[in-house]
Amino acid sequence: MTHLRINPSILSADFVNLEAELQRIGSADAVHVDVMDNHFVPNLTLGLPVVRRIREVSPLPLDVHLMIEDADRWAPQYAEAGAASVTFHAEAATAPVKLARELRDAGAKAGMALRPATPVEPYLDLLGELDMLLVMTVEPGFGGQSFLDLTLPKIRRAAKAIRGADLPLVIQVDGGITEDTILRAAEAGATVFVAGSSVYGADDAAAAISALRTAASRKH
Ligand SMILES: O=C(CO)[C@H](O)[C@H](O)COP(=O)(O)O
Ligand SMILES: [Fe+2]
Repeated sequence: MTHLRINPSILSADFVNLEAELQRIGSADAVHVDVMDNHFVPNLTLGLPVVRRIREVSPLPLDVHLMIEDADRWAPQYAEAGAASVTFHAEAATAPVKLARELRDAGAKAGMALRPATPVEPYLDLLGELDMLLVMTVEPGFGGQSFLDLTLPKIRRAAKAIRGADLPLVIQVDGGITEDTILRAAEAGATVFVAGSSVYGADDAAAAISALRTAASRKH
């Protein structure tokens, strides 16, 4: 049975009480940290100093999602800061293979993300360099958006290519993941699920995480 992972996104957490907000999601698999630079996406969140501090206090490993330009320059520093995985956007990296190798050399899992409109086909040859492919299921930049069903065929095509080449990388989905949408993403081939508003918007985050696990595993 495939191990399904739930990574809550602190984008929907209370940024003034991050330490307490991290304690609320202790039953999750990792904490998803959205880094935005107001250039690659029209929003600004946090950067290296805050990620370093989150790493010090978080009971969970850090799954860092970089929505920043010039990923080649910045991403390795997040790996050196102790992130368990660092995901850069394909649209923001000029040398993705070199970058993935640098991330792995620095001790992190290497992830590459695709915007909803970015096809996976140009990147099939480099999937072997990655530990994770992130298929964005909303336009990156903001939490609380609706899941885009138009991304499902891309998830299926990526999953088929991964199976066909017998590669170990996993598919992560991010954006609009709720109890209603998670099964569609799981059936298409995703095994790692980022959920911001559906976890942090709930009164009981642990119950929300558990409900997502149950909904995703109906398929298995
Ligand atoms: O990368 C992101 C946005 O760019 C966030 O991780 C994502 O939107 C999570 O929020 P929600 O689950 O509320 O959609
Ligand atoms: Fe994200």
